[in-house]
Amino acid sequence: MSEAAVRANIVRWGKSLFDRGLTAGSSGNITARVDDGFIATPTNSCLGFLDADRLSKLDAAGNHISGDPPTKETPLHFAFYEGRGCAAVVHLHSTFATALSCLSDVDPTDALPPITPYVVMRVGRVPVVPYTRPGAAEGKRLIAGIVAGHSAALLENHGPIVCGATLDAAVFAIEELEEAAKLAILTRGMPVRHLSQDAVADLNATFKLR
Ligand SMILES: O=C(O)[C@@H](O)C(=O)COP(=O)(O)O
Ligand SMILES: [Zn+2]
Repeated sequence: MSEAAVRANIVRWGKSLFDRGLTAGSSGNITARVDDGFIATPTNSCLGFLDADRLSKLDAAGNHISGDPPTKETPLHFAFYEGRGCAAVVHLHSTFATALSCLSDVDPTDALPPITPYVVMRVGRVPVVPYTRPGAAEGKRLIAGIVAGHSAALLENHGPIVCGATLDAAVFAIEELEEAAKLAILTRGMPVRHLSQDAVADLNATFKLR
């Protein structure tokens, strides 16, 4: 995909996510790989009103080379790029996934037990990464510790972050994470039937995640 097409796709998905209430105000950020580096949403920008020409450009090492100053979460995004060789990363403050990230009794190694096949197919196991101040460099080390086995995480008391082989795949995955988090919250305290380990293994074998 050309850089112009990547920029246009970030603007298109940013507007779609914002218009559907999946992140509010100037929260959330998107980055995507291009041939000679990365395109990132600018810090303090609203995902609903991005300007393709003002998106931040970073070189392959993450240095800001043009456009507005990049999201302060660049280190988190780079933990995914470096650890998984993915092509895009999306972070949102979507309501239900963020609510899940605030619950003190979820399993930090598996915050979203397999409630439907699609979340297994699109997202996989979701750990909770301990709280750090947004933009803190320490967050990169914590994400780096989980990326080998995970393409998604909940930032504790903050929100979801997901990577994908394409920007479309990363968006689909973070949307599915939000839907599964909604189901998990809506059914909390109810006698939920989770998918069996055999069913999860079958899904993982049939629909390889990235
Ligand atoms: O929660 C935060 O402050 C950031 O994680 C965020 O969502 C928006 O930060 P910027 O991308 O730097 O605007
Ligand atoms: Zn955030």
